[in-house]
Amino acid sequence: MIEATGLTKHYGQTVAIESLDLSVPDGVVYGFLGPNGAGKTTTMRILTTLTQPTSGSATINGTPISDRTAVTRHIGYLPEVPPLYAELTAFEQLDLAAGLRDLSPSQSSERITSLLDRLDLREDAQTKIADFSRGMRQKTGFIQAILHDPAVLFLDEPTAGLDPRAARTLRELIVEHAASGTTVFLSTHILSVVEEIADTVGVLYDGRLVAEDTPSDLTHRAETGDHQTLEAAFLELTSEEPNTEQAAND
Ligand SMILES: Nc1ncnc2c1ncn2[C@@H]1O[C@H](COP(=O)(O)OP(=O)(O)OP(=O)(O)O)[C@@H](O)[C@H]1O
Repeated sequence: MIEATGLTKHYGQTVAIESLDLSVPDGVVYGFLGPNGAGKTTTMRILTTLTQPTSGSATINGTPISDRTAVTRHIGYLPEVPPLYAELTAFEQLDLAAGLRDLSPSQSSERITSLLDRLDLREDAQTKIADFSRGMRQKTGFIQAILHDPAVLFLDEPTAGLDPRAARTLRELIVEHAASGTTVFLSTHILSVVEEIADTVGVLYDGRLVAEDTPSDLTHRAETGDHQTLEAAFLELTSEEPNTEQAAND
């Protein structure tokens, strides 16, 4: 569903990502980890057609990312800052998004109401986004990303700012969508979320993919410390010390 070959992005002298290969099948939740500045957002911006790669290529559901209009039909994207109009109410915002996605008015109204309900926002449907808290904006941005049941869902820190109940509902919605065939590309620093819902984890370090495995197999790679944890594995894979896998890629 997501195929990338040799994706590279330079910003002047800065190498944001380097020769990135990805292959993510249907219905998989792919946890995309990496330290600050590793290149996660850059990768997602390329795959969602918002930024062009310096070199390399990728397809989403078989469509090349150079075909922006066609790719946009297949995807939903929740970036770090949800793209919302402050002057609209939550319902107006979501209705607008549904219209852009060609949902019929009856379909969209039902779906919006049910998702607002699920995320405990129904009573705030007529409140302006300007008056929303950070978490309420995040929920609205998430609903906007999944409204049209995209084939591929890109999520950048989706649980940021959410209370524990909302974060749980959001994880449940991600798992439900994956179970019905949506491929989820999930970037987060919250390792417990990845442990709970990701089928595969990719670890990006300095713009390169240094590991890709199931969360449990990755956890078992941790060599130091009293306990093998995903955190220990992550810290080892993203330390300044060379590791064998990275050295092999160099
Ligand atoms: N528009 C830009 N112009 C110049 N450099 C950029 C730009 N966007 C990203 N970069 C650089 O590319 C590198 C990767 O940044 P990116 O935002 O992709 O990292 P990230 O893994 O998403 O980080 P974080 O976890 O902090 O969100 C960084 O060195 C960053 O400074």
